[in-house]
Amino acid sequence: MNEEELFDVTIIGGGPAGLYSAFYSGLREMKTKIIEYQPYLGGKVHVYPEKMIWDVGGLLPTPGAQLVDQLVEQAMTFSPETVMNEKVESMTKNRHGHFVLHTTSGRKHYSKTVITAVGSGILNPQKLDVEGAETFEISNLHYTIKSLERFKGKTVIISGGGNSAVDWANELEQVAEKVYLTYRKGDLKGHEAQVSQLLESSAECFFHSSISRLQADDNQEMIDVVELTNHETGDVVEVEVDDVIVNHGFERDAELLENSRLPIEMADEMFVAGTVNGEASVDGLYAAGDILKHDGKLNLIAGAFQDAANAVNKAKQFVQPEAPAAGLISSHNERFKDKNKRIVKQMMQ
Ligand SMILES: Cc1cc2nc3c(=O)[nH]c(=O)nc-3n(C[C@H](O)[C@H](O)[C@H](O)COP(=O)(O)OP(=O)(O)OC[C@H]3O[C@@H](n4cnc5c(N)ncnc54)[C@H](O)[C@@H]3O)c2cc1C
Repeated sequence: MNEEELFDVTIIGGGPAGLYSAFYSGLREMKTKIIEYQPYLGGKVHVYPEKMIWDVGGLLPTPGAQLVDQLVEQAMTFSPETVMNEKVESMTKNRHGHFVLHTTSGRKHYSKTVITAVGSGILNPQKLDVEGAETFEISNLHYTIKSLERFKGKTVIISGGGNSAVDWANELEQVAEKVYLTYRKGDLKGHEAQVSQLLESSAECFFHSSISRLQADDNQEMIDVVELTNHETGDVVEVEVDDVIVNHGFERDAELLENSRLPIEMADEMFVAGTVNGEASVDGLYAAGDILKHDGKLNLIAGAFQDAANAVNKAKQFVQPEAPAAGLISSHNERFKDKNKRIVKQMMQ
């Protein structure tokens, strides 16, 4: 691949907004690249893979993980160039007026337009600050719940007391053999109804307590016993477990927009202040999804899709001013002619 290759549009971020932008820019026949920091696409929907999503038009209740699969498949319809494990650190423009995206690997990406779809930035779970914890990440120390099934009949301890921790504890209580929860404070921070549900359930809570030590099994592969220390009394208890789930929130890295030497106007210091069409304050720069703020903003996946189509349409006209303002509806669009033939053929078989 030619490193100096110039793209019509480069999308930063592979969450719902970035993925739908990639699909739509393909529909608009733009040479497209998508860059994602994580080794997987899907954005923060990965935080809730088992949760049902009800509010995407035309989609019956669908688990987050399945929505990600479908978004990714749709995004790949027109085979955009996809770059994974790449963090865009800053953006500049070169003497040709093209964007240059600088990444942590040292690689540069060149593009006529950019759609920033970075959501809340790069999210990494706050790790458990206990000696040796990282060695168990490949066995039974988890920072997210990919499948409830995995914990069926197991004894599980959850560390954390926020919304998600309480929510997970309630869900696991239905499938696991036993659920413990440990929280460094005295009051759980979840929604009232969820907290009541948990406190009235069979789950056992240790308040003012944190995990102070992890004891491995004989093979040194899995956590066998978790030691909890009560910060008020100094008491130590040991709990035998099959799995440990840590939900201490996320570290958020949103340096990209701060680092970029371009006059990007921000709203509330965190969002790109854009128009309803996703235009930012720099020519050729657009935004879509959670990072964008405008008067008609809908902070839903459905809203991210609308932002994406608007941003792509504007980017298209930036690259090709004589192009129509919007793409042709898919049911009549020639771009799908051959693909439709194949699909109809399959349906007839
Ligand atoms: C627990 C929870 C439940 C939710 N439930 C629903 C629901 O039921 N219905 C609904 O409509 N919405 C729901 N949402 C909101 C929905 O997930 C978001 O609105 C949506 O994910 C926003 O998509 P996005 O693409 O804008 O951002 P994100 O999903 O945050 O994706 C941004 C992507 O950009 C990448 N990135 C960031 N910075 C860089 C960089 N510098 N370089 C390279 N890559 C970068 C990130 O790694 C990430 O993959 C929920 C959110 C949460 C947290």
